[in-house]
Amino acid sequence: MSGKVAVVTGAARGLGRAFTEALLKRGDKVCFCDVDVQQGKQTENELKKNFGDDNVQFLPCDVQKDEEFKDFFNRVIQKYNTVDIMVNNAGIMNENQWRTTIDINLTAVIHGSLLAMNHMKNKSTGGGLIVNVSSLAGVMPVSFCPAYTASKHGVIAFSRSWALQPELKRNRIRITCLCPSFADTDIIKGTDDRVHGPELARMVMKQYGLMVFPYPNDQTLYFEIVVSTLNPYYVAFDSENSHLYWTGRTLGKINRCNPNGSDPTTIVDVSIPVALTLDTHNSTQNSIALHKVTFDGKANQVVVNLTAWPIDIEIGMSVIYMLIKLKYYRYHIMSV
Ligand SMILES: NC(=O)C1=CN([C@@H]2O[C@H](COP(=O)(O)OP(=O)(O)OC[C@H]3O[C@@H](n4cnc5c(N)ncnc54)[C@H](O)[C@@H]3O)[C@@H](O)[C@H]2O)C=CC1
Ligand SMILES: CC/C=C\C[C@H](O)C(=O)/C=C/C=C/C=C\C=C\[C@@H](O)C/C=C\CCC(=O)O
Repeated sequence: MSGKVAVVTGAARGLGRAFTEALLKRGDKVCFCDVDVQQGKQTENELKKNFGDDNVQFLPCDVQKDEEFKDFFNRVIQKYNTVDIMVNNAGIMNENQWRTTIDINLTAVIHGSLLAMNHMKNKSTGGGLIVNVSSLAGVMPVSFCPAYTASKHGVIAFSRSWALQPELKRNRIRITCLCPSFADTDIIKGTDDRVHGPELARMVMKQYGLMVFPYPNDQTLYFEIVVSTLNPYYVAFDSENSHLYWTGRTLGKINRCNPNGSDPTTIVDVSIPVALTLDTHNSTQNSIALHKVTFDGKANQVVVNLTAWPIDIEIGMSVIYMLIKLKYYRYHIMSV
């Protein structure tokens, strides 16, 4: 699955940089952009040292500017001939500049997705993956940043709506959203005049917890899961079956029941909803049986045993969706 060509927007720092590193570690080539040229060049130098000059490139681009964004995307194709993975990550949070917030967080994500789709459906090898970075603010109201929240809801609505299009399935293009909650990046620094109610923002942040770099088990892990399931021969969309994947701080484990009766093997940690991935991947294979769900009263001791065999991580993750459906996650929120 590695050896793909990826584009990441807003990757001079923060989550975009972490996603870029996750892709480079997989063996992909990454071309990233940012409006902050100085930081972009510095990040490029650091990444080139670790991953090789030919594998990573920075190009300045303000995704808010249509022509610039288009030129950037075309330059990547000129250099690498193709784009297999498009990560629309660039974002800001500023309620005072609500129009700019919508422009960058939603309009540019729509633009980036369309640029990618247009290219992916026409390329000879066909197919690709679009990862749009939304937020937990994309699935729930957040009183201290309404415009930001609207932009992130829009990203999910746009992505899910496209996912329903048979055209995407036909062209083997998959579209997905990542929905983190709070990660320790510049976007949340100085949460003051950019939000309505900094006190509440700080309180909510404390309640939900802050993911800190290098995200060994959080964002990048999920990013890797999303990307590693990119399979040009197995792509389907059905929003009815859309998955909601939650990740973040570890809450418990999903265990695989071994057919020989030996102790279950842990395949993935179940986590509290510090972050969420909404995935439009087909779930027709995910008719697993929930064998047992036990709670011992501690937030980190949920055990979910699966009877299906063999199962892969995708199928395992659908259990988390069930937990959400069953509203167990409320329990988790209340217990932290
Ligand atoms: N850190 C967090 O708690 C969360 C972040 N997110 C989302 O993750 C994405 C990345 O954010 P972070 O890494 O946390 O923030 P960050 O502030 O560390 O990084 C954002 C990057 O985007 C760049 N950028 C901003 N406007 C741009 C534009 N017009 N064109 C090109 N680049 C631009 C910035 O220069 C910066 O390098 C955003 O979409 C954000 O909304 C979602 C949920 C939680
Ligand atoms: C202050 C920084 C804001 C957002 C930046 C970050 O990029 C992001 O996207 C994080 C979003 C996280 C949201 C997480 C949870 C939000 C929960 C709210 O619905 C809770 C709101 C009010 C609490 C009052 C209450 O109902 O208890």
